[in-house]
Amino acid sequence: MSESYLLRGAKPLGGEPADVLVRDGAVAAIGPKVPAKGAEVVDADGLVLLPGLVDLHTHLREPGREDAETVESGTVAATLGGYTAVCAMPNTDPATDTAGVVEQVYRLGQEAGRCDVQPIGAVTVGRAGTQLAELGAMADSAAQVRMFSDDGDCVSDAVLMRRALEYVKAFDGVIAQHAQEPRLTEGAQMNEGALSGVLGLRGWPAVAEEAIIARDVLLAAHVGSRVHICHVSTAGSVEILRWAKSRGYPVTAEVTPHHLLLTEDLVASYDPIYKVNPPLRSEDDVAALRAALADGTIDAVATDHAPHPVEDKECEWLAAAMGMTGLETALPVVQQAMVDTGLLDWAGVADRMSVWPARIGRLAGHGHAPEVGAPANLTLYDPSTPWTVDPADTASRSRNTPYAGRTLPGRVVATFLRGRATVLSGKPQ
Ligand SMILES: NC(=O)N[C@@H](CC(=O)O)C(=O)O
Repeated sequence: MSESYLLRGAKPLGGEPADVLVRDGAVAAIGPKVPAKGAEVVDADGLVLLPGLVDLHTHLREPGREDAETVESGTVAATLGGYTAVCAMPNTDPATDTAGVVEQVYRLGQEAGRCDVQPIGAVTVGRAGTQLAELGAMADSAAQVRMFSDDGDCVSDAVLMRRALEYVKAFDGVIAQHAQEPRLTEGAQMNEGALSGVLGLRGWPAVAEEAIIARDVLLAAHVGSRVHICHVSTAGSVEILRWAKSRGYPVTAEVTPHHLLLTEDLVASYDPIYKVNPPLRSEDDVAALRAALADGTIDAVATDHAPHPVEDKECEWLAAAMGMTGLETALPVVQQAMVDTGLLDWAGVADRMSVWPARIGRLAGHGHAPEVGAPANLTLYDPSTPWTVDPADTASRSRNTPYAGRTLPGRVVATFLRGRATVLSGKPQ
């Protein structure tokens, strides 16, 4: 018999509290006093009901770095964060640059069965930036790849970028660009500015991101094909995106939770937990990113969950890997940065963490408002029970969270994937 749940007193977006019946994988009823009729009752009083979250940018590390994360461990972390679908980045070993490897990742996701894993294909062979990967074969594979990226590295060759955009147009694909001009960022360690000078760490200038975004929105418009900008981090990038969107260019963009909350001054500790690509920026950048997410210039929040084992993070700054975990903390960080500041309401959060990412990634079955007949991909979130982050208390194989010891304002209570509970009472099922 399939699972069935009655979410009693859940607060749907913008509406009055109601009961939501989940049965046979779909939302079966919404309204006051819906009878349970054998369904397991979940007390949802005071909880926000969101469409299951969709992450456009997750590093699951499998194949190749199973010491840092596996599809199994990463997807448990995802469900605890309220996600029902994640897009897996291709900087694995080997890279996901063939139909065979994307199908392997896709199948691992299905076997784990926790949330949908949509592999992102590499743009270039081995992510080496010299030769286009077999994009068409990945699109035609069982994984039906629609998003391609060399994330971790930029597709810096303008001709390759143009060809990739031309190629994916045929099957409604999108190139997700890690915007980082490589020559301008050789050996870069942190945001370039007064502080990098004081700390003696080589700077990662804002212009290295902005120059690539400017080039790529122009290329996308020229080719008439979709580009998506990964982890936007500067106020200047926001200005370029705003301009491109005002002209109707086919561009979308994401921002990470950490770039919405944290600033470069944390680097003064020389604690590599704050080492990330792109780097943490200034307060002005954070304010611009928040405003851009609020007004839709930036479409989505994406975690860039980048797990690394202890030996790669608990070492001196220069030797440390770049990246932070983020799946389990994304929603409360967005609450703190965007909702508690009055910049977004919960419907706005649902758009930016579920509806729009699902659209950008072409993820059928995800990003639906909870309504009768829709697939029951749902998240129940408690926005008023603060908790203190303990890095040991994570489903991820890695503990490199930048929020250790911080108090976040709320927590995911339950997650449902096609009507099946993957998290209940805050615990994996
Ligand atoms: N975002 C990060 O800081 N790290 C990413 C890749 C990258 O360097 O972008 C990772 O895979 O670890």
